[in-house]
Amino acid sequence: MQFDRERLDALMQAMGLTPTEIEERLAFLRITESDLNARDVIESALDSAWIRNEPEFYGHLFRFRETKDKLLDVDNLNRLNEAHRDYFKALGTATFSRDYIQGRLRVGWIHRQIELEPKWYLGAFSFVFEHTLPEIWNRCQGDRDAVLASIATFYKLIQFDITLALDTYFFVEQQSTRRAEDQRALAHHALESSINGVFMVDMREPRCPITYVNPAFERITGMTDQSALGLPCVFESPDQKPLTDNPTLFEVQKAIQAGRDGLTLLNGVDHEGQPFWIELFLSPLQGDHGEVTHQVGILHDVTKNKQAEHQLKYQATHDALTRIPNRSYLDSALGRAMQAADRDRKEVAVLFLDLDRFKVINDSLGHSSGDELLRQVAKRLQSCLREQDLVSRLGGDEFVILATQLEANTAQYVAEKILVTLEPPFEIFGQTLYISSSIGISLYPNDGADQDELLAFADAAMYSAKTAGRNTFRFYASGMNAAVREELELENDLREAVERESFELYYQPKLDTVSGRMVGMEALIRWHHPRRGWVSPAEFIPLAESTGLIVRIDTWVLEEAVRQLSAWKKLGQALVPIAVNVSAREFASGNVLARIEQLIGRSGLPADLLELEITETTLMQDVDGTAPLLSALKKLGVGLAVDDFGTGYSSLNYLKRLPIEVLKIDQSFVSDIGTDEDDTTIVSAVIALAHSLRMKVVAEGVETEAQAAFLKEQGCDMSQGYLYSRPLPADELLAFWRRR
Ligand SMILES: Nc1nc2c(ncn2[C@@H]2O[C@H](COP(=O)(O)O[C@H]3[C@@H](O)[C@H](n4cnc5c(=O)[nH]c(N)nc54)O[C@@H]3COP(=O)(O)O)[C@@H](O)[C@H]2O)c(=O)[nH]1
Repeated sequence: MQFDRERLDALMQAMGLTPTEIEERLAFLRITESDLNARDVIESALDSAWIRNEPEFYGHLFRFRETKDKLLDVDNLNRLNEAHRDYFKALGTATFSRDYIQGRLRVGWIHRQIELEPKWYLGAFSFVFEHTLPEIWNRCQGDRDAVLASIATFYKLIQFDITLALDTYFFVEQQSTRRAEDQRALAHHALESSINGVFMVDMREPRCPITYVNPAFERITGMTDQSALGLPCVFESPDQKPLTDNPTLFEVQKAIQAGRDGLTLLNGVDHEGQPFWIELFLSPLQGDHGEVTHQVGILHDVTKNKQAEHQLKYQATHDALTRIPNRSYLDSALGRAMQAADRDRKEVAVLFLDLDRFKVINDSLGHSSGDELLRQVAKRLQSCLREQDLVSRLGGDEFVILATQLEANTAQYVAEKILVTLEPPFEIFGQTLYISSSIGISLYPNDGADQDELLAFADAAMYSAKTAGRNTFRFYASGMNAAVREELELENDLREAVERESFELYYQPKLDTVSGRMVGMEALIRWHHPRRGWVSPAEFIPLAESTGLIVRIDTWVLEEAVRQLSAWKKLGQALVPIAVNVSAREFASGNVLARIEQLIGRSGLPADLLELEITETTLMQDVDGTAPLLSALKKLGVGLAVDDFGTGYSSLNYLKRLPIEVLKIDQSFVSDIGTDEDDTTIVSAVIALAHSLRMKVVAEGVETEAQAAFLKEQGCDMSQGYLYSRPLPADELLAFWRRR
C-alpha cells in the first residue's frame, strides 16, 4: 500500500490529529523547551545504537515465530527495514512537524497492515531503548543531571511516538473491522433479499442439520425457518425415507446425502400436486485442514422455465387439433420401438390410416365439423389400442398407429379392431356421420429398415387398400410403392381435371351396315393430361369408378353430349341419336332418371336422341332393381343399349325382362370374326337371338372389310369401328357426318 501524503492527511483528519490535539498531547507529556535541548544527544545516541545493533535487532525478531513469519516475506522485511530506519532517524529530531507526525502514523499503519500486533512493536521499542541508554550515558560523560534529563526526554518522545503509533494501529483496525462488518451486513442483506433460496448445512454435526435458511428458501420450499432449521440432511436408513414431508426439502436432502456438488436439478410434486423444478447449486466449504465443514446450497426455482420448455416440447411433438403425438414424436417413438423389437425379437407394425372420403365431409359440412370428426376419431383410436401402442396424426385425415411388441401375424387383428372401432356413427354437432377408413400396414423388421421406409410402405399399402374399395386394410407388398404412387398421382390429377372439367368429348359414328349412312354416334370422353398427354379412358375410367369421381364425369359427359346435339341442331344438322356410357355407380346412384329428365327438358330435344349404353355386367348385378329404372327411362323416350355384350353373364332370358332395344356385340368377338370359329359363331348367334327379341344389334370394333362383309351378311344392323372412323372431335365428326 502506498502511504502517499493524501492518504496520510486523510488519516490524520479522520483520527482528529489537529495541531491543537498535537499540542495537547505534547503538553500532557510535559515536553518543554529544555527537552528539545536534549534532542541532539538522543539523535546521535539513537543513530549509533541502531547502526551497532541493527543485525542483532533483526536476529532477535527472527527468534520468534510470528515476527519471523512476517519477515520471511521479503516485501514485508524491506518495508519494515525502511520504516525502522526512517523512524529512528526522525525520532531523535522530534520536530513534531506534520511530516514527523505522519511518519509515526505510517508505522502504526504498516504494523496493522502486516498484522504485527502491538506487543511486538512495543517489544522492539524496548530493545532499541535498552541499547540507546548506554549511548546516552557515553554522550553525557557521567554528568548525572544531563543523563537523567536526556533519558526523561527520550522517554517522553517515545511515549508521544508510541501513543501515535498505537492510536493509528487501533484506528486502522477499527476501520477495517467496521468495513468487514459493513460487508458482512451487506452480504447478509443480499442473502436475505436474494430471489434464490439459500441454505447452509453444518457437515460437522451428526446428521448434518440445516443451520441457515433465507426468506427465499422459505418461499420456495414453503417451510418457515423454524421448521427448516435443525432438520437433518443425512438419512438414517439406506432406503432414504423422507426426513421431512416437504417434497422440495426431501429432494435437497437426497442431493446432500449423495454428496453431490455443482448443479443438480430437483423435481417432484408439491403438496398441491403441482410439479416443480428447482436447480440446486451445492458448494462445499472447507475448513483449515481441507475437511468439508459446511454445504452451502442455492435453490433456484426454474418451474416456470421448465413449464415453458415442456410446453414448447409438447407443441413440437403434438398435433394441435387432436392433442395426440405428431410426426416428430412418431419418428422418435418408432426408432425406439424398432430397437426394442430387435432386442425382444418382436414385431412393430406401422398402420397408416386414412379416412375414406373425408374431403367430402369437410367440404360439405364445413371445417369445424371436419375438425371435430378428427378429434373424435383420435379419441376412438386411442381407446381401442393397448397402452404401449401409439396413435399419431400426420396431418389432414392421416393417422399412424404404432403397434409395438407384437407377436408375429397379429398386426391384422389390430387393423380389424380399428376398422370395427370406427364403424359406429359419430355425432358431430347434432349430425350423425358414418365413416370408414383404409389402412396400410408395414412391418418391422420384415418390410423396412428405417422409419421413413416403413412409413412410406405403410402409406403405399394404405392406397392399395383404398383402391381395393376402401374400409379395408392391406399389408405392404414389394412393388406396391411405385404402382400405388403412380395411381395416387393420377387420382389427384383426375380430381383436379374433374374440378376444372378439363375433358373433351369425342364422337365415334355408328353406320347402317347396309346403307353405310351414319345413323348414330357414341360419345367417348378424352382427357389430355398436362404432363402425360392423352390418357386412355381405359386407364382413368376404372380409377374414376373406384374413387367415385365417375358420377361427376358421367354427368359432365351427359350434359356435354346434349349441349353438342343442340349446337348441331342450331347448325341445321338433321340429328341422329347420341349414345352415352353410364357407369354402374351412376346407375346405382338413383339420380339418373331425374338428371336425364331435367337435361332433356332443358334442351328441348326429343328424348329418343339420347341413348344410354349400360354394360352387361352392370345390368346383371341387380336385374330386379334395375328393371323399374330402365322402364322409366324407356317411358321417357331414352334409348337403352347393352354395352360389351357377351363379356358378362350373357342371358337373353334376363334381357327379355328389361326394356332394352340395342345390343352392342363386344369388340373382342368382332375382332375374331373369320379367325376364331367360336367367336364367329357367337356373333351370328347374338345377331339372330337379338332380332328374335326385336332388338337391334351394333357391332363395335369393326376394323376390316372382311368383318364388315360378314356382319352385313349376318344382318347386323349397325357397325362402329376404325374401319369407318376413329372417335373424332365434334367439328371433324360433323364433316364426316356431312359426307355420309
Ligand atoms: N362411363 C364412361 N365410360 C367411357 C366414356 N368414354 C369412354 N368410356 C369407356 O372407356 C373405355 C375405353 O374407351 P375408349 O378408349 O374411348 O375406347 C372406345 C373406342 O375408342 C374403342 N374403339 C372403337 N372402335 C374401335 C376399333 O375399331 N378398334 C379398337 N381397338 N377400338 C375401338 O372402343 C371403345 C368403345 O367402348 P364401348 O364404350 O364399350 O363402346 C371403354 O370401356 C368405354 O366404354 C365415358 O364418357 N363415360
